[in-house]
Amino acid sequence: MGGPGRVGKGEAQLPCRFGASLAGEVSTGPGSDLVWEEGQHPLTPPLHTPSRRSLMPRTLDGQITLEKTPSYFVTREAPRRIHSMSPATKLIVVVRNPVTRAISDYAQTLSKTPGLPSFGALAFRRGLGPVDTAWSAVRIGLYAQHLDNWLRYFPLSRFLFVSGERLVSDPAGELGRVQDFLGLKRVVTDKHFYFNATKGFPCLKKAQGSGRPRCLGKSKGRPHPRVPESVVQRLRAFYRPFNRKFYQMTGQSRPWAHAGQRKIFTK
Ligand SMILES: Nc1ncnc2c1ncn2[C@@H]1O[C@H](COP(=O)(O)OS(=O)(=O)O)[C@@H](OP(=O)(O)O)[C@H]1O
Repeated sequence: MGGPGRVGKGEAQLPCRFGASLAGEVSTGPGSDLVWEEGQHPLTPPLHTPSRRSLMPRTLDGQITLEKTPSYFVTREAPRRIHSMSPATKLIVVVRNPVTRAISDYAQTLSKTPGLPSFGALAFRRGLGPVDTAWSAVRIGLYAQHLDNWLRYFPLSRFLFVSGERLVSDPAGELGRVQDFLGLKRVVTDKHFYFNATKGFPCLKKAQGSGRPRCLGKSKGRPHPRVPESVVQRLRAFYRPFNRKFYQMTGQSRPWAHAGQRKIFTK
């Protein structure tokens, strides 16, 4: 991408279920449709295109190209391919507490697959045994392992780690970091958001082009199923060493909130 002028953006279901999300000229990761789908930065029109460069429209001088694909962050060959396309790609990864992420992931699958076994039955082998790291909802939250793979190709300075939790509690603060990282003027600020208590999320006061408020869609902020506290605790203990390694690798000083469970629905 060559300088801060052109950037692509990817997700971390990411990393959003966000596990995580990435950004670069063409990029990666679990992470975030947050930024530009909701508050389109004047300099960053979102491009919902496949991640192949040939399919992307030309980026004009002064524009930034964003591409987001949550699964890139956890796809083994993604860093090599993206690096060979553009080593200057900037990568934005949205991470949240991996336990909450796993429950969010499960909630999404459950919404499409009624009758799914319980979260605990899937998270632990035979429902009781060791944590099942083959289950993608668990595996994606092993951020340190995925990041290791990326650091073989990109230096840490090419990454911005955005907090999924703070995107809810302080969207302007996180977006301020994103704008700085991309070399953009801080145009999106506090005054663009209000907190919608019913939704439990910040919304834009005015969506670009319409002048009307805009909140995230129905699939965001879905109620999470009730997961027994013992299951949450076991999973939290499982992730602890991986989280610690991730904090060390990224120099992150503020661990994510231990919001093992957010919204709960009961039958
Ligand atoms: N802008 C913004 N800010 C904060 N949090 C956000 C945002 N966009 C998505 N989310 C949360 O990310 C979780 C996954 O969202 P999605 O359903 O869009 O995931 S996916 O990309 O379709 O896989 C899901 O988490 P839960 O609601 O906790 O399940 C979304 O609410």
